[in-house]
Order: sequence, then C-alpha cells, then structure tokens
Amino acid sequence: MAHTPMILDGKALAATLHDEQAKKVQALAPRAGRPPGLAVILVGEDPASRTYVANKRNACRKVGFHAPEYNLKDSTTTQDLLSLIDTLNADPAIDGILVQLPLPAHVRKEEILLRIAPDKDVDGFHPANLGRLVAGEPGLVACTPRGIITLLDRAGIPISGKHAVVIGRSVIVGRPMSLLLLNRDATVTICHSKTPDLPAAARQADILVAALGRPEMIGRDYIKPGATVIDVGISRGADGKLKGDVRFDEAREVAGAITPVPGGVGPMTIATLLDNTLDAYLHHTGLSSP
Ligand SMILES: Nc1nc(=O)c2c([nH]1)NC[C@@H]1CN(c3ccc(C(=O)N[C@@H](CCC(=O)O)C(=O)O)cc3)C=[N+]21
Repeated sequence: MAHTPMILDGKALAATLHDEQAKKVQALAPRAGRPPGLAVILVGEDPASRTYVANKRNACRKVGFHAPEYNLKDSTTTQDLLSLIDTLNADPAIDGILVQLPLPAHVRKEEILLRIAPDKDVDGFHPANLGRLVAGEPGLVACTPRGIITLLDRAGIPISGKHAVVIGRSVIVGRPMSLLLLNRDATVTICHSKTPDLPAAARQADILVAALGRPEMIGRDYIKPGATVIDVGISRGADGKLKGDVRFDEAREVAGAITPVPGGVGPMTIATLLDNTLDAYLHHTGLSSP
C-alpha cells in the first residue's frame, strides 16, 4: 500500500479556531463594553493584497470583531500613514493595527512599523516585540510562525527535543519561527541560499519548515522519512494556481505529516491574527480568557 502522511489541514483548524474566537468575543464583549477592534490598512490597488485584506476583514466580521477598513490610495505619503497610526494608537476601540505589506516603494516602511504601539502590533513586526521574542519574554509574535506552532500542537506533533530545520531567514517568518521552536526546546538549524548542501541539511529535520519563497523547490531528497513538513510558500503560478515551496506529490510519499497549499499555513496565519488581536484585547481590557 502507498504511504499516506497525516495531512495537516490548516483550513479546518482555522475554522475551529474561528468558532472558539467567536465564543470568546460573545463572553467577553459584554464585560468589556466593546468587542475586540482590529484596524486593517491597505495602501494601493495590488490585487493579491486586496484579496488577502478582504479575507482578513471577513474573518474579523465572522467572529464579531470591530474591523474598520482603511483603503488608502497609492499616492498616500509616509506622513499620512504616520498620522493615521497615531490616531489608531490613541483610539480605545482599537486593539490591533495591521498595515498590509508590501507598501508602495515611496513609503518608508521601517518608520511606519516603528510607529505602531507595540501593544497593538498584532503582526509582531515591531522591534520591541522581536526583541521580546529573542529574550524569550511574552509579547506579540508574527502570525505565520505562531500559527505553525498552533498547528503542530493541535496535531499532537511534539517539538521538545526534536531537530527542526527552518529554510529561510526572513524577519517575518524564518527568524521568528526559529526562535519559537527554540523556545519550545527544539534543536534548530536555520538554512538559507548560501547553505552548502541544502538537501543534506534539510534531511536532518524531524520538523522541516520551508519558507524560502521558491516555488516547488523542496523535493523528496530534502525530507527524512517520517518528518513533518510545513510549507509556508505561496507563489501564484502563471495559471493562477497557488504553489508552495514543496513538491507535494513527492513529499507526501516520504513525510509523516505535511501541510497542503492552499489550505495549510495560509488560513492559520489569518486565524492567528485574530488570536493576537484577542490577546491584545485581553491586555487592554484587563480581562482574562474565558
Ligand atoms: N502586514 C502583513 N501581515 C501579513 O500577515 C501579511 C502581509 N502583511 N502581507 C502579505 C502576507 C501574505 N499573507 C497571507 C495570509 C493568508 C493567506 C491565505 O489564507 N492563503 C490561502 C489561500 C488564499 C488564496 O487562494 O489566495 C491558503 O493558503 O489556503 C495567504 C497569505 C499574510 N501576509
């Protein structure tokens, strides 16, 4: 019989998390006198960004968040954005602020991300939150890596004592992913484009996280039999179909567990954005989780 791995169904788990989040909002909002608030800011007309932002707002509405929209024109200046962020930082109905990336080239991204109050930084991109993660202190953590930890935990895949290999060193995924795994007592190897013999390094992994952003690069020869394979890639092919960084058809023949694309990490990123916003809401209201 052909080998069949456990499929880590991020879409199904995200739906479960959204149900749990909706119940929390129902229990907490009457006590706080308001629902959680997440402001999502989109600058420009990029069609992929529009779709992602629409998905985030829909998820917010579904669970009962206050989710005001800021759709700004492409010509929006750094100053315009900074004053909007100042307003939202001071707004007691807002717990989280998300500025959709990428921003237009004329906007100074670092200055924008630095201006978001760290306790409203539900993306976890502010240096204060990155520093807390490095120090192993509590803080808001980037949605994709935190969502991957949730996916592993809910699937009952152990992390402590395992060898995790993260391919990719971005500030948004690779680096925070590595630190989260390290904070959970994994032995962590971070690989990147200059790693010699990447397949050999990847084959060390009990948990392999592919976050390199190269469509379908990770094949059978990168995977230790039985390993858990997490595919963070989301490239859109010429045919409009979403492609991961992993060759799913090859990987499924050796992996013990694997995330599909679509339906794996992507929906978990959105569910975790809502979890981060709920955490910020609990912090702002002084309530504890029901
Ligand atoms: N400030 C900021 N924070 C982000 O978290 C952020 C961002 N900017 N810019 C863009 C990336 C990308 N991202 C995704 C979220 C969900 C899916 C997702 O749900 N994907 C579905 C499929 C959606 C489709 O079919 O296009 C899936 O994989 O099943 C994908 C990508 C968040 N990002």
